[in-house]
Amino acid sequence: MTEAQAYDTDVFVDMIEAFRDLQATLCLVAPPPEATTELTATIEDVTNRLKEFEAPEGDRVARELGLRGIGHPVLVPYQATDMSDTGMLGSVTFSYAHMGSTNTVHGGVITMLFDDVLGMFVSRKGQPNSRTAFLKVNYRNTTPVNRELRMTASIDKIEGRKTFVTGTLSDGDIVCAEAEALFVQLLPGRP
Ligand SMILES: CCCCCCCC(=O)SCCNC(=O)CCNC(=O)[C@H](O)C(C)(C)COP(=O)(O)OP(=O)(O)OC[C@H]1O[C@@H](n2cnc3c(N)ncnc32)[C@H](O)[C@@H]1OP(=O)(O)O
Repeated sequence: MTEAQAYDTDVFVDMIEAFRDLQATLCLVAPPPEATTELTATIEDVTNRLKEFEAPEGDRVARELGLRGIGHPVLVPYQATDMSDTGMLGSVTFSYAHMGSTNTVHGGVITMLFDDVLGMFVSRKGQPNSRTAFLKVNYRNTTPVNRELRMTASIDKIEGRKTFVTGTLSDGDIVCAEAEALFVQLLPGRP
């Protein structure tokens, strides 16, 4: 983003937060058809208004905001509270938007979180410009929504372009899910 285009990104984060709230609320309601039709038109109006501000890659605010899912409407926002060269601690709270069955998190959302968290960690402390080659998730217990959970990530091994990494997601002493992944650094010139 050029200096001329720079602006208060907090304002953009506020909009993404409002959108997340919309997604979570959508999972909780049962509006009658008339209200649904009216609300659909309102959402379409907002989308059309936003389209007036479409920007080329590099100038898009969501990308500029970068890591930790905060500027992305679909990724799960999380906090990285402590990071060393080989380990990371963090926290995350899933919302109703991430629900699979009653008050528990959809398994695919947990995998998406691991991909994002482990990928961020590898790019910071492993090897930048790496892509997920594989990501295996073990679901040990159900994962609650609306509760602060703890995350860990650790780099176990680096071999050439390969970074092997593991992660956990816990609710207090209960391990909800564990992940192991391989990230491979792209060869020079590879898009
Ligand atoms: C800051 C950002 C945070 C967000 C992070 C989000 C991360 C993502 O979601 S990335 C998107 C999802 N992933 C993808 O789209 C990747 C698609 N796949 C690819 O691009 C390629 O297959 C890629 C880059 C992984 C590897 O390709 P390439 O660079 O040609 O590597 P290649 O030569 O085949 O293999 C290199 C080494 O890795 C190993 N390897 C590659 N893939 C795998 C695999 N799936 N399983 C095991 N080993 C593998 C190879 O065996 C080889 O090992 P060795 O050096 O010991 O012989």
